[in-house]
Amino acid sequence: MKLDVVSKHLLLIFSWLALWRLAVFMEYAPHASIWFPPAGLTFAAYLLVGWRVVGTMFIACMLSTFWEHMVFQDQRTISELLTSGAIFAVIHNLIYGVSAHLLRGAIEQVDTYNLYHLVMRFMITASVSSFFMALTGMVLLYGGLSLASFKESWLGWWIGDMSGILVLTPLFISFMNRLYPKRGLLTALQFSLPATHRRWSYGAKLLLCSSLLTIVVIMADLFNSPEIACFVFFLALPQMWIVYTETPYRTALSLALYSFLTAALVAVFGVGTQAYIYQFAINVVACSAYFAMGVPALVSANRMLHQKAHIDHLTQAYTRQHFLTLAEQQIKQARRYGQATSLLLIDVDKFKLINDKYGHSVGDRVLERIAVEIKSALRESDILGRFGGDEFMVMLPQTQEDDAFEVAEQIRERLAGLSFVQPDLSVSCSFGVTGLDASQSFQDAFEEADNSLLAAKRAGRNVTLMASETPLRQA
Ligand SMILES: Nc1nc2c(ncn2[C@@H]2O[C@H](COP(=O)(O)OP(=O)(O)OP(=O)(O)O)[C@@H](O)[C@H]2O)c(=O)[nH]1
Repeated sequence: MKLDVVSKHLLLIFSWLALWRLAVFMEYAPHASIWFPPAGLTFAAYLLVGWRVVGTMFIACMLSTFWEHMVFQDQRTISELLTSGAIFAVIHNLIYGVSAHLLRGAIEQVDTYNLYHLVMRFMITASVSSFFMALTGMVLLYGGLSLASFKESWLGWWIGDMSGILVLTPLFISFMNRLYPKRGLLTALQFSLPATHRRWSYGAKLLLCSSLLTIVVIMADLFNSPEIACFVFFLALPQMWIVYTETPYRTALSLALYSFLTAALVAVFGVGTQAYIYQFAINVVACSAYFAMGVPALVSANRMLHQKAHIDHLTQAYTRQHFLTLAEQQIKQARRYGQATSLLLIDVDKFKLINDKYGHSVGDRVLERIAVEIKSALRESDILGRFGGDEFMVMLPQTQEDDAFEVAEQIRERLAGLSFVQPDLSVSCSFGVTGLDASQSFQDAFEEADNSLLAAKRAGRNVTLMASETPLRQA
């Protein structure tokens, strides 16, 4: 979204005040709300934009003090309001600005593997900074409070700010990232799981979570039972389901909705006596969800690595290492059931000349095409691997050497007949074929096939030779 600088700052002030009003609106008692969403916006703004927002956030804090005066109609004079507004603005911006600044570097460098590290730092920073905010706020703004009222209020302030930061910062960052695009930010979180995991729609999952939460709050209120209220901690389970099956953005959104609904229900039902349970639950569920986010991130990274380790990216044949693993398995199985197995080695003839004449990218396309052609001549159970460079290997289960020779010949003829975009480009390949007997290791068979392949090259190329008909190389 393209907005000029002034509009961006005005939007920030407006959003901050709207969130502040929302928090007041959802208070279950005067000055007591389950959470404080503006803290999350301040944190997100400092994380994403840095100290450039200090003036903007300062104005928002000052305005909220005056608005608070109008809402609660307290007895403060203009100068008292200016003083307390300024104190609030200074500590709010100083504490959250410095904390976000300390976390900024970690956010910029986040990737799948250090996500848990970022989550840990985020949780510690959010809890420590909100603790200092509550403490300094209580002392500097409400210094005249009795010890009893102090004790009563500081914990609610602390946990309320903490949940505002923990639950909402990621969501606000993803919203604000559109206004303040930061390259590389949160790219590690742009993974997704296969659609097979998503049997329920996102909306249905949200509906389930909200219904369960509503039932718990109503029941706890009906029976005036903090024990029933404790069931909200179990909502971590459906929330995990969302984490494991939806994108990080959707997780952040569902956490925000869950917290919003909790605060709204507590306000509507006036269950202030159980407020701490709900406050703690919001934080615990959010922290568990963030930690759990690491799991699908790692699963998705693992899948990518697995793919890289097993599949050659150019030809889509198996990599040499994975081919060897599959070949060993095949040999064991053939031994157990007394089955024949054969091995083909295929090497492109004079491939260097193709590279030299047409360039490496044409060479790459040729290798891709050769792999496709070989694959299409094979059965489902045959195993194609790229040995390296312009050399391929094929394991043919339940195939005698003579039959393997026929397969090799079919492939050889097919490859020799290929035509390419470049009219004068043609390829041919040489083949070494061997049948494995029961006592043979893969290495022995490979040596034999390689010997036949070399002999095929010496015989003029575009030739298939069987190991049983190839004289052994002199050492
Ligand atoms: N384009 C491309 N070239 C590759 C790749 N891997 C290896 N090569 C090239 O493939 C060529 C293989 O050449 P050699 O096997 O030594 O010999 P050749 O020219 O094929 O000749 P003969 O095997 O004796 O018929 C080398 O020039 C490598 O640089 C690749 O992934 N892409």
